[in-house]
Amino acid sequence: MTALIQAEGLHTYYGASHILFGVDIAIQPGESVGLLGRNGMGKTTLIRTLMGHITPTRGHVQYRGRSRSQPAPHQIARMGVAYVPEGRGIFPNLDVRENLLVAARPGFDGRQDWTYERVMETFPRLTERLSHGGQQLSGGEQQMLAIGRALMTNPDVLILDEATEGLAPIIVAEIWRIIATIREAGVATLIVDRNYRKVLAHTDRCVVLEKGHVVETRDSVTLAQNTELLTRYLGV
Ligand SMILES: Nc1ncnc2c1ncn2[C@@H]1O[C@H](COP(=O)(O)OP(=O)(O)OP(=O)(O)O)[C@@H](O)[C@H]1O
Repeated sequence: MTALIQAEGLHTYYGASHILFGVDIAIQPGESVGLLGRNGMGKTTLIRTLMGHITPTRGHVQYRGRSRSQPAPHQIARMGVAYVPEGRGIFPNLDVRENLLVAARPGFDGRQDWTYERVMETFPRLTERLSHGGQQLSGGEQQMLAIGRALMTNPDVLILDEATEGLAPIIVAEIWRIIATIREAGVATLIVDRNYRKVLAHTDRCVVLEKGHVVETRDSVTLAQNTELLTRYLGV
C-alpha cells in the first residue's frame, strides 16, 4: 500500500533554531495517527513542514509515493491533504454556507463523497447558523466550520492541530464525536491535541516527539496502557 504521506529524515529550522532532527513519519490510507509530545517539542512544526509551509533543510516528503522538491501548500492540498490549523482559518465575512461552498472541490481521484448536505448532517449545530457570518460564530462553531471546510475538499487525510483548544466541554465532546465519524468514513487523520487520552482513544497509532526527535511509535492501545512511557514523554 502506498502511504498518503511518507516523510523521511526531516530537519527543520526556524532561523538558526534547529527544531526537527531527522523525523520520519508515515500515514497510510484510512489510518488514524496521533502526534504526542509536551509543549514545544515540534508537533506544529512537523505539521507545517508536512503541509509545505516550512521547507525542511534536509529530508523529504512523498505524497502518494510521489516526490517533488518543495511543493507549495496548494499542491499538497491537491494531493488530498487537508489541514485545520490551530486558530482555525475561516472567512469571517462569508456566512456558514458560503464558507463551505467556496471550499468545495472533488477529491484527488474525483471523489465527491463530502457534499454540502453530508457536511451539514455531520455538523447539526452549523445548520442552525447557516446565514451567520464567520465572525458571528462562537469559537466552537468556528472550529466545526473549519473542519467542515476541510471535508468539503474531499481529502484522504485530515490534519487537526489542537482542534479542541479553548472550547467548552460540551463542544469538545461534539468535536471528538465528529472526529470519530470522519475516521469511520475512512478518512485518514493526523491529530494533535492536549488531551492525550482522547488522542489515544481516537487513533490507531501514535508518534511521540521529544525535542524534535521521534522517540516512540506504538499502536495507541498499547501506548495507553504503558504508564511508564506516558510519564516519561508526556509528564503525566
Ligand atoms: N515561528 C517560530 N520562530 C521561532 N521558533 C519557533 C517558531 N514557532 C515555534 N518555534 C519554536 O519551535 C519549537 C517547537 O514548537 P512547536 O510549536 O512546533 O511545538 P509543539 O510541540 O507544537 O508545541 P505547542 O503544543 O506548544 O504548540 C519551540 O521551541 C518553539 O518555541
